[in-house]
Amino acid sequence: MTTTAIRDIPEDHLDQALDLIHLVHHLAPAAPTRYYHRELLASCIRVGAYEDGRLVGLAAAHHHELSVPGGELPCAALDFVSVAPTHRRRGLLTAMLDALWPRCAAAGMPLAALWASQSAIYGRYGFAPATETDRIEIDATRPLDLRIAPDPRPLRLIDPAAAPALLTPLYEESRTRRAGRFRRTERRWRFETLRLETADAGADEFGPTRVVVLGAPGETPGGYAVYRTRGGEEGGGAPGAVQVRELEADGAPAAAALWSYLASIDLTGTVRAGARPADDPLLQLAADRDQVRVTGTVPSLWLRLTDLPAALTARSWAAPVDLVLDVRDDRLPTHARRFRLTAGPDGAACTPTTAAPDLTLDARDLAACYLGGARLSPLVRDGLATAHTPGAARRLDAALETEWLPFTGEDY
Ligand SMILES: CC(=O)SCCNC(=O)CCNC(=O)[C@H](O)C(C)(C)COP(=O)(O)OP(=O)(O)OC[C@H]1O[C@@H](n2cnc3c(N)ncnc32)[C@H](O)[C@@H]1OP(=O)(O)O
Repeated sequence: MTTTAIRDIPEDHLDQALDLIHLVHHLAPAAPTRYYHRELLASCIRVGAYEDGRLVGLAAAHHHELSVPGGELPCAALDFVSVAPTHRRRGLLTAMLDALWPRCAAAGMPLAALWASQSAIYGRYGFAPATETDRIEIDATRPLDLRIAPDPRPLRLIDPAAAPALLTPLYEESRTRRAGRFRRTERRWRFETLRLETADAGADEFGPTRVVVLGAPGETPGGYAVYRTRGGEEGGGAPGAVQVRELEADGAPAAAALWSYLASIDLTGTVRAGARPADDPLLQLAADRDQVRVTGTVPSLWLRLTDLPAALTARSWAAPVDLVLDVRDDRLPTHARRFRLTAGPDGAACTPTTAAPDLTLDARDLAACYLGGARLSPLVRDGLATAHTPGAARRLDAALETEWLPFTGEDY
């Protein structure tokens, strides 16, 4: 009889783990990408499902720092989740995640996050989308019509290899403004943001990564954009396009300068950005909303509170609130209980209690609201949460609110 055991994956099984990941995710990466995956996996917490000593499933978690309202928190970023096609739907994922949470807690990570391959999977494990991104398209066949004057500082294209050192301060600044963003190492800049090693060029019709910076050499940059371009069809066919991966600015005029630049690149007629914050200032700045259109909104980062009191007391609170929360959590028994949350601009306490609840809610819904990107009141209205005390959800919403919506870009 075959038996399946859930246990840590040792270093000398990394190649076996990579083979499983690439099989399950239909990948056959070139050597640099495989090496990069190996390096990432080596630094992860790794839980494997073994059948007769052979790896048939795995779940891994990176140790990342996620910006949360008022600061940042260690976060287990799930990745590489894979179950062999021969072993699916036997409960291996469930067993591996159950084994992962104590390991994440021991490593001091009160949050877990992931990009979901399929939205149907992760709600049952206490995850919910905590950030959303908009896809934006600009009609660049005419000059971009904005309601403010662009920042007049000069724009310059830089060597992408120089971008991490030059642009990290600006990116870090954006993390203090918006929750939901991960701290980036130089390696992540190179592989994920700039894709220097993984060579996008050739994989599609877009050219190599370009980086444009606002501000003269020696000045602190006022903003930057990471993008690629595709030329138009010959003989007057479809015009070319600009694909924006990331754009950060120190204010609206700087953003206006960068968007105007992108929309004015010759031989292109469209600017597309695949992941923008839902409250991107560009949407306010556009004088003509037919020229700047949101073409889609998708859930971005899925979040789970793996240590609920630690997570709630670590974020900042916009307004005073004192409520007893009756939390439903099918997977973490320590969370399936009542907590008294006393929070406000001066700090927060969250302790177990037996007092009567003001609000009954699912752990996943608390996760959805944690970064300030969603509200609980609609859930009460729609019967997914229960307010035992009138106005409890509205008070919690007011306390959770943030000035900027949370946002997660295209990478971890
Ligand atoms: C963070 C990331 O890495 S995202 C990448 C996730 N990985 C992939 O998509 C790779 C391809 N898929 C797989 O490897 C596997 O099918 C997994 C990991 C998605 C699921 O693993 P399994 O071991 O089959 O899941 P398990 O048997 O534990 O199922 C748990 C529950 O989720 C449900 N479920 C699992 N996968 C799916 C799915 N794709 N769609 C809908 N429901 C799903 C199961 O029906 C089951 O429901 P139940 O609890 O009501 O019975």
